[in-house]
Amino acid sequence: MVSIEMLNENQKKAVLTSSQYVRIIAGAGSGKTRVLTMRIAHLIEQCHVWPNKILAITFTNKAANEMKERIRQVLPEQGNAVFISTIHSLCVRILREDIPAMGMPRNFTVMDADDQRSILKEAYKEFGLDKQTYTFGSMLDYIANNKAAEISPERAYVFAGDLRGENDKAKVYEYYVNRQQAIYALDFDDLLLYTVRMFRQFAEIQAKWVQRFHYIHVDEFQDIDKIQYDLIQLLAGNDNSVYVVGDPDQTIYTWRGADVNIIMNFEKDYQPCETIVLNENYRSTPSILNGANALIHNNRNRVEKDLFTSRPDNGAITHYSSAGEEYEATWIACKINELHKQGQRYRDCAILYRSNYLSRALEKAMIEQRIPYVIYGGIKFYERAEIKDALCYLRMVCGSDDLALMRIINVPRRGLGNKTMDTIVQRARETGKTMYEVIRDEKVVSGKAQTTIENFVKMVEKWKNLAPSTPISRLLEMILLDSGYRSMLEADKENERLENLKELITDIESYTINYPDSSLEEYLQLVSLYGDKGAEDGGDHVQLMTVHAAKGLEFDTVFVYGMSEGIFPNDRAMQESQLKGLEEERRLAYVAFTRAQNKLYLTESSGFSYILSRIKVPSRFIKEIDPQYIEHIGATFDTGKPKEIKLHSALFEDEAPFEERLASKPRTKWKKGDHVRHAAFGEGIVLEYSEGMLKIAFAFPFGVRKIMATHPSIQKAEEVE
Ligand SMILES: Nc1ncnc2c1ncn2[C@@H]1O[C@H](COP(=O)(O)OP(=O)(O)OP(=O)(O)O)[C@@H](O)[C@H]1O
Ligand SMILES: [Mg+2]
Repeated sequence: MVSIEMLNENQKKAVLTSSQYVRIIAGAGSGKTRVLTMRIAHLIEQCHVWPNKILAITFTNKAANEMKERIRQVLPEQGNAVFISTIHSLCVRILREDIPAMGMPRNFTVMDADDQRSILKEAYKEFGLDKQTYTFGSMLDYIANNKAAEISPERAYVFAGDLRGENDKAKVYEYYVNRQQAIYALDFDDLLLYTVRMFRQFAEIQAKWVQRFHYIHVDEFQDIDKIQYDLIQLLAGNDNSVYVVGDPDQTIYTWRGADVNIIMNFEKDYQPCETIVLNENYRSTPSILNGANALIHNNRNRVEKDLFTSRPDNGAITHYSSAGEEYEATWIACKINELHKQGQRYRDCAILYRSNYLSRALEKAMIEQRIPYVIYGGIKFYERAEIKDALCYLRMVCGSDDLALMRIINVPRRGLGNKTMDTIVQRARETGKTMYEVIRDEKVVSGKAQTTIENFVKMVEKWKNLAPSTPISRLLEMILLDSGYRSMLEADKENERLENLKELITDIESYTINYPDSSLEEYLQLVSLYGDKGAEDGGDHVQLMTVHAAKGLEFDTVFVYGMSEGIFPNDRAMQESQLKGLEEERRLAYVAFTRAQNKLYLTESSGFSYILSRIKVPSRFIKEIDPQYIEHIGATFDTGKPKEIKLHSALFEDEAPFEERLASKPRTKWKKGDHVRHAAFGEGIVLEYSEGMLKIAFAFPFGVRKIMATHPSIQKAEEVE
């Protein structure tokens, strides 16, 4: 058990302080969360504070659970009475008690993103609006901004004046708010807004809650936004203690309104405020810590503060550069296997990445290497709705099983109702046929529904006929196009889902390259194994998560995957403001690096990225680490400017339908010695060409491969500078 004697002087001071207002500013791994937790235990044990007078606000549910666990370890009984939660759960708690004052029932619903979208869909339909003009994302921002600025729909109309676009937006806003009221639903923003507004309007309710918690603690205070701060101020009243901890270098939510000035100016709002700085890092080895410090030094907009560590070193940070994305993930999996054989638990390894779609290659590598894994705060790649849909469409081409048919027959909406579906199921039962056979062979219903069914069958039959002569990736592209699935996502501006589908196509491509003789059936069989049973929390699993989700956590060994320019730092994050965006990305990298206790691996790969539409180069963040703290292994990497490569396969570009493209595509003439470029394996040289197959030598580690000459992933090297 951790006792106060084990803390350093400043940490002790931070635990024992009797100041009413305390601010702890310190870098990653310096014990902020530990100090905050011990301070709570100290209040209960030594100062005899009632546990239920203590509030601790954490950033994520996972962090809240960990803190509860830590306090329970010290104080098994009393620990449970401390109120530890995220700020949103705290609001729900408050509103469940007092929201009737605001004219809402206690059993109000908390809406999630899907609920919000379905209200917008209704509104767009009602007003005949176009999702192309007003994306759901921009509309939700508009609504959130109005709400935050306390602009009612009536006033939004006034602001809109005669501008048609603005007027439309105000109409949707009004519709959204009315619907919410009709169904008693609050979205995430409302939770905070309602609580703050309620406290301001009803002094007696505020006074009650000020009385409820005498000691308020906030972890990760650097990522607080204005309204959250308002709430904390309202809860603090004049007499309560406010204890905040944070690290300005780890502010990673400014895109969502977080304001680092709040922690910087805290001392002005709460006087007299005791500020304690912790400067010893207990988490990481010197190489990891110094590497992370070197990185964050490149941010101009920061307050200088450096950490030291007394821990022994454990070798440099390792940068592994691979020639292809698949191999990058496989390398990580093999490394983890190697560590596991040496006695390392899987759960002590974490793989972090910048964006959700990146988990695909990693998950595949984990499965292939039989490594148990769990994804935090996200859905496993092969379990995401669009991936399941796409695979079910492919299953329609193969076996047309009932489950696949049920899943996709109305996605996108084709207007087939329950009654029609029931009839089909009924007929299938009677005849012993599959549902698809029923609709293919019989006229099950009549009128419009029957026409829809016939068109659907015609489409599936076309795919079935083309399947034997078409590469699977091309078949899927065609399916997404013909079925209207792709346009459905495009209309809804579902960029993340589109990205995931592109990833699936990349997956299929690399599968067909690795197994040129394999069939669609075999591919589907393989991926059906991927839709793995959900991993239990607490078991021995490798932990996969985005960097954002890893905030505050620590792991023995950390892999940061996808350290390529454009991916991390992320191109899109830098679009609005180059410098601000880049500095936030760098803070995010600082968070990622400082999660590691003993070993940090940074990986990236060259080759063409469909998402970026260019050849990848290593992230600048790798180069910003002082050479003495990092070793480079794997393929030699080119640091020159990205080259644009024209590929024959132009996934998702607006092109003629596939058949036309195939017919008009000029045949490339191949001969021994030709230089080629491959989407995953990089550059290579043709060794042999016969009967439509190329034998190509690629750079290490790919070696010699046989590939169909017409395969979309290869092209003769004809670069466009
Ligand atoms: N005095 C100490 N002696 C030994 N270990 C310590 C000490 N202080 C903290 N630690 C350990 O160092 C690690 C980092 O601590 P903690 O998670 O509290 O840091 P933090 O400042 O909250 O980091 P972050 O900024 O990432 O949230 C933990 O494993 C913690 O138990
Ligand atoms: Mg912490």
